[in-house]
Amino acid sequence: AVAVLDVDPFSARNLGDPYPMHERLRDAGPVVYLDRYRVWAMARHHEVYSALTDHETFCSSRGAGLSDFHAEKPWRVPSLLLEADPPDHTVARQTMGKVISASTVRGFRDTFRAEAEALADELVARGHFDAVTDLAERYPLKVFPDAVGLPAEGREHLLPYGGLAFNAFGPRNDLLEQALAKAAPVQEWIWASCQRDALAPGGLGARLWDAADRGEISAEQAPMLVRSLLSAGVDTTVYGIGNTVQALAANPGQWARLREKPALARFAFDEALRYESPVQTFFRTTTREVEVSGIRIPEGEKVLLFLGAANRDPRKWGPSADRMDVTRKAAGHVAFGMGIHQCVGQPIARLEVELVLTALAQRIEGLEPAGAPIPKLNNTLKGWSSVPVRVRAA
Ligand code: HEM
Ligand SMILES: CC(C)Cc1ccc(C(=O)O)cc1
Repeated sequence: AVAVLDVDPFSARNLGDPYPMHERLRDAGPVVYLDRYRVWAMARHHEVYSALTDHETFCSSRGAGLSDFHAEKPWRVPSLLLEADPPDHTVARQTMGKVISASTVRGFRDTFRAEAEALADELVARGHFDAVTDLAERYPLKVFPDAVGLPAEGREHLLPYGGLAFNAFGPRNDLLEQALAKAAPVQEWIWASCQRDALAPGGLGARLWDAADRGEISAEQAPMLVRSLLSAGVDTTVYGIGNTVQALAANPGQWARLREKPALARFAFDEALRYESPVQTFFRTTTREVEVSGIRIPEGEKVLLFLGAANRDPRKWGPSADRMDVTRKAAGHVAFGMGIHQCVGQPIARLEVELVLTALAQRIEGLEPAGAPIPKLNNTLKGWSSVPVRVRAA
């Protein structure tokens, strides 16, 4: 019989420190039932991985959040990628994959690196800074909107929009209500910024409109794909950079390893994503009755996937699962998802973090906390609103 738990994964306590809850969920069984939200849940790596790679049984078109699009009106027009299944998803994904191609991303390397080095110079000169407000929230907001080709004015709407989009995957708690209360002007700027006349030629946004000119996608689909970039491309990397620097500062010896071998930067990012996954959870909906590890889930049920718990599952990572180790082979983590919806923005996220970590590692001998970090609460994202650090120049 399935274990029934009364935990609330979206409470302030569990959003701020989910790890005790994760262990309880993993140990209660391969699949559990959360009767507070009447959803099924998977927190072990094996089951999460299997569900992510079985998009026919665990679909996305009924929403990647708690809300079942068959029962409730979505808060916004559903995404052509995240909230779509094949065949609709297939062409949109091919188009986005070609726009965020390895060669396109290579083209960003020099400008992205110049920004990272200028920011690192400024912060190291200060000797102490806040890794979130001075670094994680500044760097992505400088390089990514430029790469998309967004207008200079109004970029302050990007973080609130991302916060809203990620809160919207959860229940209508205070976090979501507060975000929705301020949503109108934010949604207006976002939609206006997705239109062809707002986007600089050659940017990622204009390239999506070019795909419409080539007949690859329709003129209605182009702005929707730009909206996907604006929804997923900012908050995720802000939390990713903040979590990575916080983990490197708080775990003795990790920064030293990176200093010894800056080429570890990309591995350090993967390990940080495993250790403190920016995207902690999202949902799938069953398209049929299915049996998972001996537990029967009926058709039409929401299934909550705990990526953060799977990424710390000792059944997969061994007894050191709760320890940050930049020399670990973190391949196989599910911080970017897995399967047909696996993050299409990975190359950009990886480029941003590699360049920031490399720029810092070249300039900083010692990195340590300069006070307690302050959690930033969001229904889907885990990260910090402040990470004070002290640095010793190399
Ligand atoms: C550290 C940074 C990032 C993390 C942790 C992350 C995480 C994820 C995850 C877990 C998914 C899978 C969602 C699902 O299976 O339902 C995903 C999908 C996606 N991501 Fe990322 N992401 C990051 C950065 C980015 C960036 C920079 C972009 C845009 C340039 C982006 C665009 C997308 C899009 C459009 C999808 C939907 C793909 C699809 O459904 O086919 N992400 N991301
Ligand atoms: C981790 C994912 C839930 C991030 C994400 C958000 C939004 C979109 C979109 O297509 O709007 C895509 C991906």
